[in-house]
Amino acid sequence: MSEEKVTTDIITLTRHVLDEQRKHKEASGDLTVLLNAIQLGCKFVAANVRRARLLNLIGLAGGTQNISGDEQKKLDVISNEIFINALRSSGKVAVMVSEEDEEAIIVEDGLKGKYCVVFDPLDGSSNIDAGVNVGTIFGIYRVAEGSSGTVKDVLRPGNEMVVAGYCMYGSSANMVLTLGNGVNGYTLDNAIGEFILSHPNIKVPSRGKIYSVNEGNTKYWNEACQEYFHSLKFPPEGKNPYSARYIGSMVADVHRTLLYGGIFAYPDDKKSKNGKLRLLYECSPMAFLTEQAGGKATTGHKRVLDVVPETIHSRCPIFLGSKDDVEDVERLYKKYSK
Ligand SMILES: O=P(O)(O)OC[C@H]1O[C@](O)(COP(=O)(O)O)[C@@H](O)[C@@H]1O
Ligand SMILES: [Mg+2]
Ligand SMILES: [Mg+2]
Repeated sequence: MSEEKVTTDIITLTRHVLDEQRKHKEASGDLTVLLNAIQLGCKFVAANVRRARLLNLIGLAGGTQNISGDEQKKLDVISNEIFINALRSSGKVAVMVSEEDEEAIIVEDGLKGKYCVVFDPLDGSSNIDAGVNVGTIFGIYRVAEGSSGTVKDVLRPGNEMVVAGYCMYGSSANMVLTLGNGVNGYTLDNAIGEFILSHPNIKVPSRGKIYSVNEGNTKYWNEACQEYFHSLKFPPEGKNPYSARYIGSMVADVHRTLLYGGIFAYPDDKKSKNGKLRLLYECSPMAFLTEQAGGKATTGHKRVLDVVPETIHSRCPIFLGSKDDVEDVERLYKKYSK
């Protein structure tokens, strides 16, 4: 019988980040500590999501809404508290912006660090009762030179983010991360409680075969969207139509798009002129990841990473994924804006 070789050397997320840190002599190690706090938050939320039914964490928090008007779920509130506590106690954060808090949270002196973290603690939470994949999305900015850490430090475009990532809580917990030099994916090994490098150097294919959009909004779409999605379903003779996949959890829809290619969209429409998704903690981090994986992210008119947030909860239209697919959308927006 052949003996299976036991693995004795694994690349964990922490080891990977430390390797990166060593490449930059000036690095203080603060980002490594901050990313450890984020990892802890993700492991903690993953455990709660997995046991949600058994711990009676399913359902609404009790009539509360967040600033965007979404009914808060118990797990939205718990996940938010988990991240705020983990981030604050890291001592590396000056400002936090969460989907679940109306105002930016300014960390008190003594615990204040030089980073700002914007996050959606539980994305796709309306799916939670049905056991569908949910996730956490986050982006990190450095506090501007000379600033003591105010809300202004996060009212910046995604092209100034230094780190972006998400953790998807599904059949396993998957962390996908960029430090600005490519994208890597890590899978949580529950046996040892560590994220292990499982998807090195993720690259989104230049063209895909899948589109992902809420087609229930078709009647509100502008002409560019109408023509674009129609063209995917009714391609010219000899070409195959695209397949439709829409989970309704941005993290899960984007994860599939990064791995398989194609396009994910939440466009502007006659009902919502900026779409639904929030710029700071949904669109910008996902656009950063997509570009780092070789894909593109546009509002239709401009690069998502160049959009400056007016407020911390501003919304932004988005089309992201395979470069060639996104460029088809850009061409149609140009055609109809003439
Ligand atoms: O139900 P809709 O309108 O298609 O919206 C789905 C979108 O809303 C979101 O659920 C919003 O996220 P939250 O659950 O964090 O509010 C995205 O994850 C998803 O892409
Ligand atoms: Mg969300
Ligand atoms: Mg959310």
